[in-house]
Amino acid sequence: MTIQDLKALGNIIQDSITKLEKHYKDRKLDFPSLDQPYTNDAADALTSDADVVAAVNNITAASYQLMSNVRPPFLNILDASTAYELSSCLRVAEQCNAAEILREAGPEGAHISIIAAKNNLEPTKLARIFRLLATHHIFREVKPDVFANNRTSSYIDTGKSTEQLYELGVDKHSGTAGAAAIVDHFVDEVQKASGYLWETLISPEKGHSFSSIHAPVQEAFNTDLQFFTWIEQPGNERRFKRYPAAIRGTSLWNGPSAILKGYDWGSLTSDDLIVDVGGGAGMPSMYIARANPNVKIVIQEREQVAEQGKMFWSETYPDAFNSGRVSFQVHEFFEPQPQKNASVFVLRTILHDWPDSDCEVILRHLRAAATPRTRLVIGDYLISYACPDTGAAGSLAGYKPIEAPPPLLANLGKASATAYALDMSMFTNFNGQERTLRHFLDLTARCGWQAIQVYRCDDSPFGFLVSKPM
Ligand SMILES: C[S@@+](CC[C@H](N)C(=O)[O-])C[C@H]1O[C@@H](n2cnc3c(N)ncnc32)[C@H](O)[C@@H]1O
Repeated sequence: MTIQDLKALGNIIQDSITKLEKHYKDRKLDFPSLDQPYTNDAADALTSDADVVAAVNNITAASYQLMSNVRPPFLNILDASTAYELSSCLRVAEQCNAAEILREAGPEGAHISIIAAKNNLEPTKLARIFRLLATHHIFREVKPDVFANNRTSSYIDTGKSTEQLYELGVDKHSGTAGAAAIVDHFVDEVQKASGYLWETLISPEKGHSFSSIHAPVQEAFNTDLQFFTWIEQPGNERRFKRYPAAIRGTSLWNGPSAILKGYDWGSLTSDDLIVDVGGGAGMPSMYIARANPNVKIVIQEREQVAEQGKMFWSETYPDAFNSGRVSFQVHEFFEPQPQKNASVFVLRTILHDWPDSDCEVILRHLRAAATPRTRLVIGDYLISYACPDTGAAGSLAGYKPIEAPPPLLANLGKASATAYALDMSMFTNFNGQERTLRHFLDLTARCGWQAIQVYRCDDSPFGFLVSKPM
């Protein structure tokens, strides 16, 4: 890397900021400020516009690459080796309901002793935790020991009053979009399990195994149960209660309505049936149901999750649920598929939870229940190599490679990093994985599905693969 390369990265940043400026100026808006709480207003809505996403991705990739190039290697490696401190501190903030306390405190913020008192914690320890977060632009330290929300910290505000939150037995995440819940899921059981990655890799029994009970989570929690069974066990009540909300939170990672671009849902009529297999509490289905008020949807889930889902729908979209247009069906996807007349089977963030051999069972059951008209929509991250790769998808309709101007990494580096973190989380929890498009094409073809279209969401690594029966 020479000064010329540093300048090239700087130019990418400068050009992208100029594009953002024009985009926002044309609409008489300013880019959302990091210092202000998140508001979901017109300026924020514009951040999911494809041109804005592309500019933001370039800025993110170039600034991280620039930073990695100019800093001494020891500081780069030390930051990486202590990254868990950020997760642990974020866990404290989420558990303390800090985003809600600071919303009520307003822009002037609150002294750390107020957050400490509400949670019965030691204030000087807490101040250091919040200072680390503020140093990473999560919360602001507006005066010594006085903290306020910023755009990032307020994103995990559930919108509930602190009075509600400190009521006994209250479910913090009920009725929410799940941002705080997914943070809590990652910084709790996933982070703990991730600490056992190496021990699992070198285990004579587990290291070379692709069984779903040979993941770091079993090593960390000393259990032989698969994650979805383990989380339902006594002792995990809090985790299990929070899990459906955490899964709702996955709809936020590339714009909540991304699912709407994953298939031509508008082509479906009231005669059509969508079967959302392993649909969780049904957040993606809710976006489809709202955008297509005639289509019928069956959400299939494990019994306890289906019960949680029914509660979520009756609170959030009672019209669709009470009329029976949207319903839940208890179904294990490792059993034969009972719906024989589906127009579309949806598998969103399902296959990444499972090793290939288990995915094959799921896909074969769906293939056996498919009619010639049935389409399969798989929604998952589509992993790219960190170097150029010309053979990714052949001539598959809709395929567009990531555009990364040199000298950026071919996968846009930091701008795509969530996908690789999720890949590791799937490894950690399930011995599952995020897959490349080529991997998906091979996997689906082995199970009798022919891929016909891929949609990659607005330059995000998340995508939807549509297949028909072979
Ligand atoms: C990552 S979540 C995805 C939920 C939903 N598709 C979405 O995108 O929001 C995986 C879901 O698979 C469900 N699941 C796990 N094992 C299952 C099984 N054997 N049969 C049916 N559903 C299962 C879990 O309960 C969980 O809700």
